[in-house]
Amino acid sequence: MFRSGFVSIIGRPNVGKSTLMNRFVGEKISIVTPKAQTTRHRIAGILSSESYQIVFIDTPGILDPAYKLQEKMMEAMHKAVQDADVVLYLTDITESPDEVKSRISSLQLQVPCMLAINKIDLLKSAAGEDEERTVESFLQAYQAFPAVVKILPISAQEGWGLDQLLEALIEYLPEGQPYYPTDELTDKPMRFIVAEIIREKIFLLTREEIPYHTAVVIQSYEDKETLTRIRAEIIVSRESQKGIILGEKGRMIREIGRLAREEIEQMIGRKVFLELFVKVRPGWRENDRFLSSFGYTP
Ligand SMILES: Nc1nc2c(ncn2[C@@H]2O[C@H](COP(=O)(O)OP(=O)(O)OP(=O)(O)O)[C@@H](O)[C@H]2O)c(=O)[nH]1
Repeated sequence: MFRSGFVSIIGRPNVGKSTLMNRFVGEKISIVTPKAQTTRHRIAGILSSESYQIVFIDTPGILDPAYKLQEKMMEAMHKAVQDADVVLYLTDITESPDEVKSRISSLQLQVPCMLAINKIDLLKSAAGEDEERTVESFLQAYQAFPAVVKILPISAQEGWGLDQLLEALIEYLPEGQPYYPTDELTDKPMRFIVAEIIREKIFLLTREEIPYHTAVVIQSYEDKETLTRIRAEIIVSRESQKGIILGEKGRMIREIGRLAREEIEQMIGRKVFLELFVKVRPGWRENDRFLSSFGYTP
C-alpha cells in the first residue's frame, strides 16, 4: 500500500518549522535565520520513499497581523491548514502549553493534529541529569488534551526524535498515489529559492526593521554556457533603508551578494554571476499591487 499526503507544519514564529522541513527533505528548501518571521510563503518540501510520499508545507509563523504583508502571511498559513491531511503543530520549549492548547483549539482543525515540541536539545543542556523528568513534565502538561493525536519531543537541529515523528506521520497519511515526481524536492522553481537565499542573507546581515521591509524579486535568470546569470532587485520601503542595504561604499550589498552567490553556486553546481539592485517602493507592504507582483499571494 502506498500512502501520500500533505503535512502542514504550523506554529509560532521561530520555533523551527523551516529547520524541521529541511531536515526531513535533506536539502535547504526553506531559509532559516535566528530572527522571527523569516518564512513568508507556503513552501513544499517533498519526501518520497518506496512506500510513501509526504508533502511537507512550511508556513509563516502564526501572529496577529499588523500590516498587509502579514495578513497575506496568515492567509498562506490558513490555506496550508485547509489543504492538509495532517497538521503538524510545532512548538518549542519556551512556549507555554496553555498558549499552545488555546492556539490549536482556535484553529478548529478538521484533520488529525500532531504536536511536536522542538528544541529539546536546549532542555537537555539546561536540565542535565533531570533531562528525562523535564521532558516528561512537558508531556504531562498536554495530558487530557484530545485535540492532538500524538505528542512528540524532538530536536529538529540535532535530528533527535525525528524517526519516531516520521513514523507517526506516515500512520496518519491516507492511501494514495504520489502528488509529485518522486525525485522532486520542492514545488518551488529555482528562481524562487534564489530570491529566498538573498532574502536570508539580508535577514542575517541587517538589523532592526530592515529585514521586515525587504523583498527580493528576480528580474532575470539565464543559464548561459559556462555560468548562470541572475539579476535581482532588493525592494525596500524607504530611501534610508536603501542606504543601509548598500552600506558604506557598497560594502553591505557586496557582502549580501557574495554570501548569496556562494550558496547558490553550491546548490546548482554552476558558476553564478549575481547582480543586485536596490529599489525603493514606499509602502509596498501595504500595497496589494506590489505584494502580488512580489509574489505574495496566498
Ligand atoms: N537549539 C535548537 N535550535 C533550533 C532547533 N530548530 C531550529 N532552531 C533554531 O531556531 C531558529 C528559528 O528556526 P526556523 O526554522 O527559521 O524557525 P521557523 O519556525 O521556520 O521561523 P519563522 O519563519 O519565523 O516562522 C534558527 O536559529 C534555528 O537554527 C532545535 O531543534 N534546537
